[in-house]
Parts: sequence; structure tokens; C-alpha cells
Amino acid sequence: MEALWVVGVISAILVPFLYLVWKHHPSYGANPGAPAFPLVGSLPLVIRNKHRFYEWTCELFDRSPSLTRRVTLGRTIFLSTADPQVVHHILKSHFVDYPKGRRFYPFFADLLGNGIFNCDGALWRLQRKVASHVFTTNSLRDFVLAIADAEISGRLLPALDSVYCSSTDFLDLQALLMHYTFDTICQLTFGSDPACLDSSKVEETNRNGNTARMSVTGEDDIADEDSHASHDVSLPTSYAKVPHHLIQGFVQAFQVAVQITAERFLVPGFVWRLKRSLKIGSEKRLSEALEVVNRFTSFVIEQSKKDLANGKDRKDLLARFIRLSKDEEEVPVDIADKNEHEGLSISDALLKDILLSFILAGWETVASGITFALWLLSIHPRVEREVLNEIDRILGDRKFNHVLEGSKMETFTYNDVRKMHYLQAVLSESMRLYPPVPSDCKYAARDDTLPDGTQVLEGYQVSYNVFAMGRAARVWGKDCLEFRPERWLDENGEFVPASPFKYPVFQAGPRICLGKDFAFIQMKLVVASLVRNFEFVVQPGFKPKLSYGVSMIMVDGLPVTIKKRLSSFC
Ligand code: HEM
Repeated sequence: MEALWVVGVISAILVPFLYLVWKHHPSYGANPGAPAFPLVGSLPLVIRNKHRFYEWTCELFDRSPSLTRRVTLGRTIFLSTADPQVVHHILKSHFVDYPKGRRFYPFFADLLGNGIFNCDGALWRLQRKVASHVFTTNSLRDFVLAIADAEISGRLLPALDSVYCSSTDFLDLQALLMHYTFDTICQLTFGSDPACLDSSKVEETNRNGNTARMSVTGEDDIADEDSHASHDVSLPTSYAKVPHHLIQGFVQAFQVAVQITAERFLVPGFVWRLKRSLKIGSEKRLSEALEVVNRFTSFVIEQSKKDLANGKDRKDLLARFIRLSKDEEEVPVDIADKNEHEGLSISDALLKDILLSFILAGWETVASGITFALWLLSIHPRVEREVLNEIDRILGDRKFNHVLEGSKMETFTYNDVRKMHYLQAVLSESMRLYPPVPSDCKYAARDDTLPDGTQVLEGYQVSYNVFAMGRAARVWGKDCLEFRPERWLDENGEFVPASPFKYPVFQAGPRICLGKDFAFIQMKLVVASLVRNFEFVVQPGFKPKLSYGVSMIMVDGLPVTIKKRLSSFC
């Protein structure tokens, strides 16, 4: 009896106390549609749904009366939005109040340092100013076109042609495209060719019946320096001379470093920080990979400076950044208002960070854009037919030589690409449903109120969910889940872009993607060339499993068989 009395008293004190603790915990009172538990918030649900994370967030938005939801993970509060007005607020009208912030920085700091992706304020403005100048030159556009042309005609088409000739096994098209984009982005950024896409390797993979990613960086590659020379494509400029073993080591190390960096987001911060300070597990591998990456970047920066001093005509981004740099001093943080390029200084350390940021920017993103578009075309024959009709109309009477001639197959010109309105719509529609960068997160630098009335406190993480926005009926209408490129065309069949705040696939506002136009040129060139020449048949019943990382790719690749498009060969 006495014991019962004691339990009663303790409960009477403890229950209200626990209630008060919970009431003052961030997880209390989360918006409807974002179930939260005391203390841990939505963490258990995130873990339960991690295999279908993006689909799950769409369901939560569907159930929620508001397109902005509060989510708590432990003590961290996220505001997640799919509302174009809120996106406009954080990315444009209140841009300075929503930087990337100090929480984001450490995740990428080891890999990207202070590169354009990983900084705010003066350092970002400096890089943005220089890069915007570089990216608006016609000579860079011509360089991008020349690289893409050489890689598509000299490697990508012959590689697929060799697969077609040799077998009917499934091939991982995504892996092939990842090699293609890695080759092109390395040539664009530092003027050297890693030759990841090599038709002999495709044939080899195919013969082994292996549908997984092709090995591009195995020991054989490093040892076999001569094989590289035999698969050289006709390169469009004077290139940096980098020993083959060095560049192949870099390819492997960079890809490992990106993967481990992305995995940091999947575990509580203290876990990877502890592993890093103890130098164990994945963090040990990361630091080893970064050593290789840094050795390589030091080499190419030094080499590029020598080339430029010797009057070589280098057109890559690194050479352009070096030319704009006046001295070797570290960039002062208060450089923001220095005039144009007067007195601009970019240290080697910053050049390295810039270099790696651009490789990261243009590698998986472009491959993802192309892969999802090709998959959607293969399962929507009507849309694919429209793409082929558009290509036929553009080519007109022009003879299009798609037959392999030596090592070169003909591709399209810039003028052709500009006329491809339907293909532009296909790619935009495909990235609406499968955005290569599915979400992005900012940090509230001060208290604020969003346009929909949501209160923001300093320190909140405010993210916009690009994936959910593309699939929200309240944003795109009832047919939002349909793949319908026509929604992007006017009555004359001309492409009409959507507001970047409704479609922030390339972000929007002052930090909008600098490579957007180049990305579209590349994606159109590749998709048009591939679809015109080949028919890709996807494994029956295939549905891609979406990755959760820096960019969204298909976890198990895109297994296809390849047929030559006979009707196009007359
Ligand atoms: C389909 C392809 C691409 C997509 C979907 C894409 C998307 C994006 C997104 C979402 C951002 C904002 C990232 C952030 O701040 O967290 C971004 C930034 C950026 N992108 Fe792209 N990108 C693509 C291709 C490229 C290419 C090919 C390049 C360069 C060759 C490039 C260069 C950049 C740069 C330099 C930034 C940083 C801009 C800044 O912070 O001021 N991107 N991109």
C-alpha cells in the first residue's frame, strides 16, 4: 500500500516534468504530416524510410495542408519546403539571410575546401564573379562543344557500336555515361583526358556478361600506359600532359572521396568526426584518397602554369582561372568589393578547390540527367518517336553519316542543338521527375517569417525539396506524375522555360547553376546522337532504385540491351 503511494507521488511529479521537457523540445508541435516522437523527432521514420526517402517525403507533402513542413531530427530543426514562393524567398529576395552556413561547411571541407560550392560571402562572390566571366565567353562554349563532339563521335558511339556488334547481353548504360561525363568534365576543367570511356573495356565487360559498373580504374589501367594512347580521340585543343598513371590514380581517388563525403550525411555528425580523428574506417580511406587527389591537383596546377608561361594555348577552366589570377597570395576574406579582376589573387590552394568543385558539379549531374531521360524515352515510345521526328526535321536533306568511319561517327552541330525544342522539353520534364540534385539546404542566419507565415529561428536548416516539388499537384497540376514533355511547349512547339523558383533543378537566384547552358548542350548532343543511332531496350520490369547522395543516380545502374536503329541507316 505504501509502495503504491510512493509510485503515485513519483508519477505525479515525473509525468508533468517529462511533458514539460517534451513540450520544450523542438520535436513538439511539428506540422501535421511530419510525425515526430519525443526527443528523437522524426529520426525513426527517416531510418525506416531511408530506402525510399524521396518518395516518402512526397507522401508527407501530399498529406500536409502546407507546402512547408517542420521536421526535427534529434535537436536539429529542418524546415522543408516545396512552395515556389518560399523558394523565391530563400534563394532570391532574402538571399543573404539564407547562406549555406557553418553546419554544411565541414561535410565538404576536406574534399572541396573553400571551393565555390562550399563557401559563402566574399569568397563565394569572388569565385562567382570570375567563373561567371569565364562561363559567358563564346570561346568556352566552343571548347565544350569540341570536347563533347570528340568524345561522342570518337568514344561513346563507337563503344556502343562495339557492344551492339558483339553481344545481346545487358549493359549498364549509366556506368558508360558516368565515364563519358568524367572524361568530358576533366577535359573541360584541367585540359587532360582520363580516357575512362574506352570501347575495348565496354566489349570486355559485355563479353563477361557483367551488367554492373565497368571497371575503369583497376590496376591494369594504371600499369598499361600504352593502351591509353591507342584509344586517344582527336582532342580539340592543346592539352596538359599528365602521366597516365597519375590521372588514373586521381580518377579512382576522386570517386572514392566523393562517395565517402556523401556518406557523411547519412550518419550522425559525431560518428564521422570521431572516425576522422581516430583515422579509422571510411575516414581513413577518405584521407588516403585525398592525398592522391591533392598530389594530382598540385601537379596539374604547376604544369598548367608552366604551359601558360611557355605561351601554350590552353582553353580549359584551370588555365582561364590562372590567367585571371594576378599573384599567388591567399585571397583575403574581405576581397568582395575589389574591382572586376583588378588585383585578383587566387592561391594554389583555392585553385585546387575550384578545380575539384567544377569536376563535382559537372560529372554525376549530367550523367544522371542523360540516364533518366534515356530510360524514360525507352518506356515512352510515343515521346521517343517525337524526338526522332524532330531530329529528322532538323537534319532535313543533310546527309547524316552515322556509319562508323574509322574511329569517328558524326554528331550534331550547335545550330542543330539550338533547334531541338522538343528534346529540351524532354530533358526538362525528365529532370522535373528525377532531378539530378534532389534537394538543397540553407541555414537561417537570423529569425524570419516565410511568405506562408512559417516562423524561422536563427540556426534552423531550411531546405527545398526539388524532388517533391516536381511531383506536387499543387505546383504542377493533377497530371504531375505523368511524363509529358508537351507541358513545356507553346502552341508553336517552342520551348517555354518554367520559373526557376517553381523548377529549382539548377537552383535559382544569385547562386543559380553556372553550367546550366553547357549541361543542356551536352545532354542534348548525347541523347540526340544515341537515340538517333540506337534503340535501348530496358530490362523488363525495371524500376530504378534512387540513390541518396550528392546527386541522384540509379543505385543499380540502367541495364539495357542495344539495337541499331535500322530505319535511320538509310
Ligand atoms: C544536369 C546537370 C546539372 C545540374 C542539375 C546542376 C545543378 C546545380 C545545382 C542544384 C546547383 C546548386 C548547388 C548548391 O549550391 O548546393 C549548382 C551549382 C553549380 N553548378 Fe551546376 N548542375 C549541373 C551541371 C553543371 C555543370 C556541367 C557545371 C560546370 C561545368 C556546373 C557548375 C556549377 C557551379 C560552378 C555551381 C555553383 C554556383 C554557385 O554556388 O554560385 N553545373 N548546379
